[in-house]
Amino acid sequence: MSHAWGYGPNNGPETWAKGFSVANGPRQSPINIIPNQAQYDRSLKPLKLKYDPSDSSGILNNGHSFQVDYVDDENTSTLTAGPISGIYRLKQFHFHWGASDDRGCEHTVNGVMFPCELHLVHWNTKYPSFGEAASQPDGLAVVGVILKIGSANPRLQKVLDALNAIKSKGKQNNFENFDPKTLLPVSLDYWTYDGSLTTPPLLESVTWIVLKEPICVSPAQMAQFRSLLFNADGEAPCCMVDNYRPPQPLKGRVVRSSFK
Ligand SMILES: CCc1cc2c(cc1OS(N)(=O)=O)CC[C@@H]1[C@@H]2CC[C@]2(C)[C@@H](O)CC[C@@H]12
Ligand SMILES: [Zn+2]
Repeated sequence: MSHAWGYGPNNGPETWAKGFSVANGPRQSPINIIPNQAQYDRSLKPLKLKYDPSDSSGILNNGHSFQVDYVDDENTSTLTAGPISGIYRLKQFHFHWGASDDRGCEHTVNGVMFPCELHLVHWNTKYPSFGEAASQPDGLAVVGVILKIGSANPRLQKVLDALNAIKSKGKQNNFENFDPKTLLPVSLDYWTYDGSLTTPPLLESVTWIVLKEPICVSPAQMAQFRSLLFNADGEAPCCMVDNYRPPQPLKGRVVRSSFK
């Protein structure tokens, strides 16, 4: 029985190719974004994000990160326009972060690492379900938002204060009436490229939309992320930190920008 995948020395990103050969595929994520090498594409539309806060349902420690889940039975919380065609429904959002403020994001910019990255996950409604969409090349669209160290971000606080009740793997709680739009920066300018899940099974089904403008997070707020545990109750405690995959080879892909 192979180790379950994780972020430790024996089951981390450098080992994932053993169980998931797509780890060395042609459109893996994340990547290092080099703004000067991105190609401005005037045909890219502004992102259209329409979220209904009443769709938020719960918050869960899934053993790799924590996620806030959204009811996705109807087109009430959607992503349209931008680099995609059709209607993509919001499924969940989650984060990746480091053990210290000098690392933890997944997409880097000019090789610079940031402490945290937010992923807002949407699936293409041309497919019957999220799980089905996740196996299709145009199945998912993830909006990535980089978090940089600065003053405390009040918009994060409701999420962070909910973490106390889901410290260990498998714990979940209600999390209602949260508008993820409040987590976005002022500008929705973005870079976009074809990529993959950044965790196993690393499926190459994601249109990545990484916002150019970061949002702020304070060192004290970063400590709240780091209060979570990878393990379930009763198992040896292991702090949930460094749950990020490092940048992967571009393999000829072009990163496009929605802005000059
Ligand atoms: C894009 C967000 C996302 C979706 C999924 C994972 C991880 C994800 O985060 S990330 N960082 O955006 O890539 C790992 C588990 C995956 C899931 C997509 C759907 C599945 C593939 C299920 O069918 C079975 C395992 C699931
Ligand atoms: Zn993610």
